[in-house]
Amino acid sequence: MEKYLSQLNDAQLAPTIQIDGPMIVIAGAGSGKTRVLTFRIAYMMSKGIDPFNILALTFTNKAAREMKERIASIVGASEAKNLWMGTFHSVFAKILRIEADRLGYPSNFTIYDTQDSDRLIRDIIKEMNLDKDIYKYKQVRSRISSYKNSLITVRAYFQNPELIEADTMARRPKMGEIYKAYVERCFKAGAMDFDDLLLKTNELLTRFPEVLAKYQNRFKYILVDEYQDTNHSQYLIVRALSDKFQNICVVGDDAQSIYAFRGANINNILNFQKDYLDVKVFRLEQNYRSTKNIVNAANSVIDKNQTKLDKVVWTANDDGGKIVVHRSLTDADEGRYVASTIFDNKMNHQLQNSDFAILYRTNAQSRSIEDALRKRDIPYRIYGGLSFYQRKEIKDVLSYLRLIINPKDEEALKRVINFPPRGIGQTTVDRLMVAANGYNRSIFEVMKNIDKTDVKVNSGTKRKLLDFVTLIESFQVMNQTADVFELAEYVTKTSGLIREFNKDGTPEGVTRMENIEELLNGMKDFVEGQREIADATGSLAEFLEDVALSTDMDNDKDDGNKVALMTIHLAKGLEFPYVYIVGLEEDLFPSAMSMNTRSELEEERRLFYVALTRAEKQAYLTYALSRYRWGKLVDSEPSRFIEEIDEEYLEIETPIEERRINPMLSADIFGDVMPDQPRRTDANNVRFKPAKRPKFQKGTTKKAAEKYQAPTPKNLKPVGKSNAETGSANLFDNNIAVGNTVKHNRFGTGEIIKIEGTGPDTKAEIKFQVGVKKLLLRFAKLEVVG
Ligand SMILES: Nc1ncnc2c1ncn2[C@@H]1O[C@H](COP(=O)(O)OP(=O)(O)OP(=O)(O)O)[C@@H](O)[C@H]1O
Ligand SMILES: [Mg+2]
Repeated sequence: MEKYLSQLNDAQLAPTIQIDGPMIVIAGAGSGKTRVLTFRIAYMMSKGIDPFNILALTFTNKAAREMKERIASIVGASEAKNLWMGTFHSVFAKILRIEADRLGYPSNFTIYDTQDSDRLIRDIIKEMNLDKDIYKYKQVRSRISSYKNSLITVRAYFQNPELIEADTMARRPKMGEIYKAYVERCFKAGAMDFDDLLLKTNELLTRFPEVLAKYQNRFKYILVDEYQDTNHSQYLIVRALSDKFQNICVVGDDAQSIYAFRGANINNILNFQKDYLDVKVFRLEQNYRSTKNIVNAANSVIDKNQTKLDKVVWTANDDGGKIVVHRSLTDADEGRYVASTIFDNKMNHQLQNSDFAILYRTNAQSRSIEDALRKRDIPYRIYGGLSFYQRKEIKDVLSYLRLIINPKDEEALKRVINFPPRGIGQTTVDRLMVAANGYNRSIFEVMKNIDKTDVKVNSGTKRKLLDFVTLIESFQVMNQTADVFELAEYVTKTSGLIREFNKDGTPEGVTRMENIEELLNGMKDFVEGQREIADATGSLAEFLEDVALSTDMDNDKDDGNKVALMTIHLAKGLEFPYVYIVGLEEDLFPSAMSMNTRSELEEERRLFYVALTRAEKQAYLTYALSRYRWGKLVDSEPSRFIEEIDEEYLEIETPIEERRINPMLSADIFGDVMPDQPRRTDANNVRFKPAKRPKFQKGTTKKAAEKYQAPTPKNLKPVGKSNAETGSANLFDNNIAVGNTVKHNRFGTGEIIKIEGTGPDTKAEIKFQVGVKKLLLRFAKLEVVG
């Protein structure tokens, strides 16, 4: 252990060996907070503390896994196995399963993801005959979520005139009724949503003192990473559990609190010292992650926030390169700049793809970047967005599996009762739902006892309903002996899902089949992995738990050597040698929706601070003068955050004037391929190095853009549809001809043998090695290669 402790500086060592009592480590980015937590746990174990008594809460499962691996490498794997470590949701889901019956839930309760919640809310709004334009399901869901995270139950809601009035003022007087129906339906379906995992844990700990005592005694030592982003519900859980022994260690950085929109409360960190007696406060000041330029630049920005704890962050690392600021004409241009500099950097500095991350404010921004990376053949991976497990075909399979474990699961049932089609119509399903509500039973129970109910269905339909029940029950029998892989393979065949997806011969159908195959592969892996873990069996229940709580961050099996693309929110806690922060424009970042109050703007600034401090060696900040947003080309101004960085840390690289006088370049701003000119793969690469670098003009870029006469949408209009309008970056109609060789990212290289239609409907028949395909040019991602 001594060997490891010597890898910490003195400031880090102090909190690492301080085991008893409440303590907080407040420190800036990259100063080793996570490292301290990791080493501290190893140290505690080396001092004889039983890992069963240690609970460590992290922000992602991935972080937990990494921490566990690190600890295992210090103290040995068999000991580390017994630690309770994970996200709030995963740890408390486990506890809730053990204690479920106290709350009236089955221990095999389903965990509804946001898609399930949305569907249920939509159904409720429909059943209540409410106007879906006023009762927008996403807004309704986020309202319900915020009640839950503030521990406002349905009963508390109806006792709170202020809440009722607020919803009435927002033209949603029925909000309470929806909330009530939603909660009842989840309960009846034996389902908890994500917020319930915290809400019900709180309920458990307050209603049952013996349960509280049990877990207080169990978790004698509690540690929390990223404490600044805990919400009220999480805060109360930590408080309750640590109340007896008060051995609580939290680490965090108020300057990195970025989840207020999801209920995180920065006051949790600010008030920690008031919540416990004799809190020891530790500060770390030395950053080990980043160069001087990056650390100083980040400090100069976060300084602009009024609400903050005073902190010093410095580094002994090299100065490093200045932060490169790059101005592009359009978003497509920006994408190409990013791709080409990644390409250059890889060549010049012998780097891997995985040394690069591209961070953006909103998921939608990834498209233009992706297009450019594809053209350069740079492998990338997008984190976030629709996760693998939320894809349609995967959810279909999972819904069958969920029904095996919990046949009451209403959302799963509604999804597959008639998929693949088996002649059970929507009217029948509606009747079943009404009956289920009337009898206060689940739909599945109503179906099973259809003969004893007064549901009006003809004998043919009755047969089909009972067949479905038998099908699921036969799966349940198999589940008693089979592992999840064997079971799922059987289910996909027997249910007809494979046949259904196979039937459809389109590329989308092929992709769906591939995804199902991938799911099965993943299950095989899972089963093998589980075999190594004591008392795990590779069962379906274990698998579903894993899936329900996985975030996209966690599925990094095929991570390989790829450039990482993600939103800044997802990047928290991570680090990369080269970081690009793209789309640094007013109204985009800071987001237009977050500029109404100072506190919202300060949260955006913290987000920028998080982004910048992910970089180890080099950061790039890019913005475009115009960008397609909501299908329209809009002019934009550079983000105020660029201006807020002290200029001495920046290298401004914005040669737009030079670009304007170069007709080749301005013709290329849409990133389309022009077969009549040799493709200048280095076009976006051309780094104009004017004798005198154009100075970044503070606050005047709008004017600069006018002076430069930013091309109006009209004279920029391409012959065909533009990238943003078509949803893909590539060919305009006039650029492609019979005989051209083109490249498609899935089918490979092929030859155009026929073109038909015009404008957005233009289709091409292309002979690929896998056969002739007819593709709509608007969507096909083609590149002319010859
Ligand atoms: N004493 C040290 N010696 C060498 N490297 C260190 C030391 N402390 C931390 N590091 C390294 O510095 C980097 C940042 O550490 P860590 O991720 O723990 O910081 P953090 O404070 O948790 O950052 P964030 O606020 O972004 O979560 C890591 O690569 C870590 O291994
Ligand atoms: Mg950290």
